[in-house]
Amino acid sequence: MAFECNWGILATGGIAIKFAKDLLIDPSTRGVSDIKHNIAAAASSSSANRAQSFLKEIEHPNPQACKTYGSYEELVNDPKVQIIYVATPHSHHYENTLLALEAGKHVCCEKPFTINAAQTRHLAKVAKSKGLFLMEAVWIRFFPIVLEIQRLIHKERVLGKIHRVYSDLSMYFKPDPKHRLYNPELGGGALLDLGIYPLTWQMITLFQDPDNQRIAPQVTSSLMKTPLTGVDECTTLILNFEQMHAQGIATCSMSTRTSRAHCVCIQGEKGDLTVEWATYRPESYTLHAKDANGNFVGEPKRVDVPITGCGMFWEADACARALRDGKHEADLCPLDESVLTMQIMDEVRKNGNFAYPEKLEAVRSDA
Ligand SMILES: NC(=O)C1=CN([C@@H]2O[C@H](COP(=O)(O)OP(=O)(O)OC[C@H]3O[C@@H](n4cnc5c(N)ncnc54)[C@H](OP(=O)(O)O)[C@@H]3O)[C@@H](O)[C@H]2O)C=CC1
Ligand SMILES: O=C1OC[C@@H](O)[C@H](O)[C@H]1O
Repeated sequence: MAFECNWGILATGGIAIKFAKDLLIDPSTRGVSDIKHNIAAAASSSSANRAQSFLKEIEHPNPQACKTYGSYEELVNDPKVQIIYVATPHSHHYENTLLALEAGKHVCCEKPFTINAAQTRHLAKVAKSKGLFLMEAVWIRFFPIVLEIQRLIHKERVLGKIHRVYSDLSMYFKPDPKHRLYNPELGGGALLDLGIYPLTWQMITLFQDPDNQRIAPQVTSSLMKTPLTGVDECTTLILNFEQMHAQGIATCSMSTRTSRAHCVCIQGEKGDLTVEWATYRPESYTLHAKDANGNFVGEPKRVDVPITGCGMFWEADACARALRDGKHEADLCPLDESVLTMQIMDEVRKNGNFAYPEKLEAVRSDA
């Protein structure tokens, strides 16, 4: 019998709608039969009416059976809800996740997990002490195409030794001090919102390369702030993985766009593997072999892996399976990698002299 996972959706904005719609897609359409998803409740901090409209927007098939709340506190105390999906702005992830964990709920929280690594460490500690599942919703880690690329480079070694990985997520956001990307009070800035994707590509290619032995990279970085609100607008990281003698370049910007030709390029001794746009939702990659002199040989081979739906259901499936199996972390998105990712972003912000308002950076006194 399929395991049914009862979700509570915390917040009703853009990504909550996409995630909830994906939960409602019949898992058999992606070849999954061991688990099912149910949206048991949804909450909006604005009003219960907003939560009701959310159910209409996502076309919930059985809205009468789904509770709607006008506060997050009510949601986390709903006995039917097993796991909370946190979909608020970055500034609120830490408090919202703590609220859910303290109410005894498992949590899948949108990226970036928190504002800084100390907050992520605290969440991991609370989840562990309560025996609860906790995961940062880094959805790309669960894409079949990403798992295929990892198998090719780490197991089959089609590129041989990897020398360098370039990754970029840049999107144009019209300057607007109220938009969550420009607003420091909401944890805005390119690095936390966009940069986490190219950084994740570095983690899943170079950090996880067997030759690296899970050793953290040396970080050099440059961060440029927008004069509008002072959050970072354009940020670049150079990551030296000394153990395997490879370099990563991860870059992000909210004032220009990534080239559509490729957003990730993994360069090895036997070839290059490029991933075409989008960095956060890849649907194709291209392999081009090299000879012993480093020259390209033959024709590049493109592989398309189209996605139906948004593609957030794979991370949701992983959460459901973890709950079914009594696991407290997802194998593909472990908490120590979330902590390391946050630590690297902390270092980049420190190098660039960029801090969020004190109340956003704070860690609870009991941490
Ligand atoms: N995985 C992915 O591909 C994506 C992930 N994200 C991540 O999802 C999160 C939310 O982003 P997104 O959905 O685009 O944001 P939105 O602004 O569209 O939605 C955020 C929601 O959070 C709630 N909220 C609570 N407090 C506040 C506040 N003070 N200001 C604004 N909203 C508040 C609101 O819901 P309510 O009123 O119902 O409480 C609001 O609708 C971010 O962490 C972002 O990084 C975003 C886009 C894509
Ligand atoms: O996660 C995200 O994916 C792509 C962007 O649209 C968005 O700003 C970001 O939050």
